[in-house]
Amino acid sequence: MRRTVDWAEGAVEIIDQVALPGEYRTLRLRTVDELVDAVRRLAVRGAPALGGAGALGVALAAFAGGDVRAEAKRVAEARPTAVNLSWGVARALAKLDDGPEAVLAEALAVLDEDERLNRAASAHAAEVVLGASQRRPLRLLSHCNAGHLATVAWGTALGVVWHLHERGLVESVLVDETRPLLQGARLTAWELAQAGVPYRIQPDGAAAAAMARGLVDCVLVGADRITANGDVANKIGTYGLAIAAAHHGVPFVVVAPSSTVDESLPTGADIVIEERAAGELTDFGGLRVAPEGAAVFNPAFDVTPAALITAVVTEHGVRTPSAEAAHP
Ligand SMILES: CSC[C@@H](O)[C@@H](O)C(=O)COP(=O)(O)O
Repeated sequence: MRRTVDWAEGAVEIIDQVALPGEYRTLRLRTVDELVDAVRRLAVRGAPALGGAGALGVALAAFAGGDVRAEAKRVAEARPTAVNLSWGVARALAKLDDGPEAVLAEALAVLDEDERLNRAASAHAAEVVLGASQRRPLRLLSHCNAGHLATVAWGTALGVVWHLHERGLVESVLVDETRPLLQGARLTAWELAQAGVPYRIQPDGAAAAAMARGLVDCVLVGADRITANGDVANKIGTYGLAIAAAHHGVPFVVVAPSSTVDESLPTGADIVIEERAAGELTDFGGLRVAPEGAAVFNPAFDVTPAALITAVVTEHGVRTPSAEAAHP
């Protein structure tokens, strides 16, 4: 599959994730305005993919001239929770004094690294999963989309599935549909189907019941920001999954490249959680489903405390929170 985000003929080229699974198409983003809009609409989404998009956004701004730092700030602030976005922007911006070509070269280096680090992180995590559950082949549970589409290439939590599937060790994946924007039902299911991995989509509310019935050997999720003490921000619903997994003794493994780790924040309480538009809940498929004037609580992410997580795995292996962060 092509990269989720790339540079082509002076523009940022993305796989349009709003159109999937109905249509597989690419979009060319030629201005910072177009890039910021694509990030906000989730045409490009998932923390590592946002890191690549952020870095390339700075390249767009650098070639356009003008106030590149102000433009970079707009890109970095397009969505607040995934630290990879501002991390990618900062990486590319650090080369500004060397000119636009140097900015672009750094952005392309971010893209190249992404697949390598995701492959390494998910290979480490595959060993963690095999050690945490004795059953073969494994029945895994996935939330949101942490696959190829959420990264520049390969994926994080789904990257683990690819490694295990290559070895014939995956029986099936239960795919949380992931309300309200259905990244699981639309994107994860599409990726699993392409790879020939057996899967079933379930409503998010069925996850605890599936664990109670003994249908899940391990929960695998990605991350949008991991704080120094090991707390993890990820798609809304992840925290509830972790509580259910702890209750049922099901291993709960988080996989991410180290660019998702934010050592500057001591705990998850410091993470800014994006709140999204009411229409994502009041309307479904273009149809109004809630009463006119209904009030809405629509956080896009939640924070899972470190204590509920079996392992946070990066390209360096299982991450141990620093002693200082664990005992402030
Ligand atoms: C490897 S992706 C990890 C996370 O970014 C993913 O699980 C997630 O929560 C994405 O949220 P989204 O709102 O679709 O950008």
